[in-house]
Amino acid sequence: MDTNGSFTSSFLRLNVFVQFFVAVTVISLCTRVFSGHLFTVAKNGRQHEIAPPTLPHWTPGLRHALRMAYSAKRFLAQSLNKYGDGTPFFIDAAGEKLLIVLNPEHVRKILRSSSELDANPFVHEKILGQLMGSPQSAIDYYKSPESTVDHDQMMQVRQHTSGSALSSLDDKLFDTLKHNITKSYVEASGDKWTDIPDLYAFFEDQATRAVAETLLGSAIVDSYPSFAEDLWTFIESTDTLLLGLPRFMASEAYGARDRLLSHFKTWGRQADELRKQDKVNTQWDPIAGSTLMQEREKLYSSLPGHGEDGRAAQTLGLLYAGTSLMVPVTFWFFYETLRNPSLRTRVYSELTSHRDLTTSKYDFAQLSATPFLQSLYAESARKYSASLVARQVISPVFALDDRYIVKQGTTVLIPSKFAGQYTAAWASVRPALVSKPLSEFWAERFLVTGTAGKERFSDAGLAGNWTSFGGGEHKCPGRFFARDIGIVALAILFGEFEVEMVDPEGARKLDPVSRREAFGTMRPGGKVAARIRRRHE
Ligand code: HEM
Repeated sequence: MDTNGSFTSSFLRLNVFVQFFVAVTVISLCTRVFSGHLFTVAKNGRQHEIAPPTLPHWTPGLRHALRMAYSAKRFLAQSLNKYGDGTPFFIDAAGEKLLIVLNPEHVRKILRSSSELDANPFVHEKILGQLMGSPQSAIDYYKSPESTVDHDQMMQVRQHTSGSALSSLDDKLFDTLKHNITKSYVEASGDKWTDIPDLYAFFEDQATRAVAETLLGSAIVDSYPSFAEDLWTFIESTDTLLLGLPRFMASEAYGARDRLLSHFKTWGRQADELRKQDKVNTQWDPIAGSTLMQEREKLYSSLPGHGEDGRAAQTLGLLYAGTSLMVPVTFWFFYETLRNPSLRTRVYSELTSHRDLTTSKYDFAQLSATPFLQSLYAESARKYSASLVARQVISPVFALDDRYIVKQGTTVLIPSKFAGQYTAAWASVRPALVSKPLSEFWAERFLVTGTAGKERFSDAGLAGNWTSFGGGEHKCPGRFFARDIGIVALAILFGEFEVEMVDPEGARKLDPVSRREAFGTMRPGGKVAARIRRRHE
């Protein structure tokens, strides 16, 4: 037996591994030290008109790509927890650089400078193309100089979700939600309680269906039982789809999207047929849906490069916009009230004082103008909407301030949840805003004392701090409908039904850890058990 020979070859093999390990360690350490040095120089140096610093990294070439691929939400939250002192910084996924901005002075300037920074390039390529699966011909049209559709569709959403159109949507949503909950949870049990094993799942399903039915009509929701489930599989796969992974690596996400798009195409065809026959109820139609969706279909069907694929991707886009943040924010708006007896009493009293005893109808226009409910809603959005507001620099160069400039083509992201917890900046707007820490839920945060000692809602001075609905020309056009969806949900779950938690104290342990993820759905970390019954009073 040649023991010497095998020992030598094992040693050499080991040695190669050791050499490789040492080389990788040295290269990583040097990369970290060098990139850390560049970061410090750009952050603390005295130069002007320079690019913001790029976060230090360990891996040459790939830079932050591996950590982003593993969990972009967590990586961004860790970066903000460590470096989020207001200095803008780049993260760099193998050359694809994203600028993260938290300082309210910068945020305000970015949101107001629509001729220098635009949301549309990101929306066209990433959101419509990559996420919604829009055909290239439609995207080419959006990008063409003759297209005004980005602006037109914003105006259309705004027009159909405000004023009298909003009141019709509110009433339809109220009837739909009440009918659906009665049918699924209350009808069979008479006056007795019905168990809800998972309150968030109950709410997600009911709110998604009711909003979809209000917007798109009842026929599509009735004929597609896994609709809400598919929509949420798709929403929760946002980062996977935005990374552009091939189908075999994200088959569940692509499968859910394919089914949704296919149903929206059938829906479009059926509604077209009704329109041809002049049989559509233009106020709200079980097949063609709300006036908003009817008008939207007309707008998109007349555009070049569209066809039914482009229209279906737009329908998916609107439904995504109307549910992905609305469901978690509305859930917490309701849930924070449910678990706090004094809030519950106050909400119930607001609801009953705006309810007509003869018709049993709520006045949602008056309820949504109530300072207390406005503040309660704004606080829910501040704490529980975790989105990234995106812009792309379209001018040759954009100055964030007299120190940092960014080049054309740079993608800028504003993390709304972290901006909503940046204490120093909130305190400088109005010290009373941080009388209770921003990490806590405080329903009265947005209330101020107005003339004659009257309570008033105020978000004055907070354009760069409270970015739950974005800002500037692209500010969420559906925000009034979003707020009213919340108030309708309160009217249903407190006014028409009674909901009780089984173990309120135990459920507190399931609250999400606020600064662990920078974006994505904020839901309880486990099942919150509850029960429901019809209210008798
Ligand atoms: C709590 C609920 C909601 C939140 C937190 C929210 C938040 C946002 C944010 C942050 C943006 C990007 C704004 C910007 O870039 O400045 C946005 C855009 C948009 N939202 Fe909402 N939204 C909500 C509900 C809704 C609803 C219910 C609808 C309509 C049914 C809607 C329709 C839209 C549309 C169409 C856009 C794209 C605007 C554009 O073309 O740039 N949203 N929303």
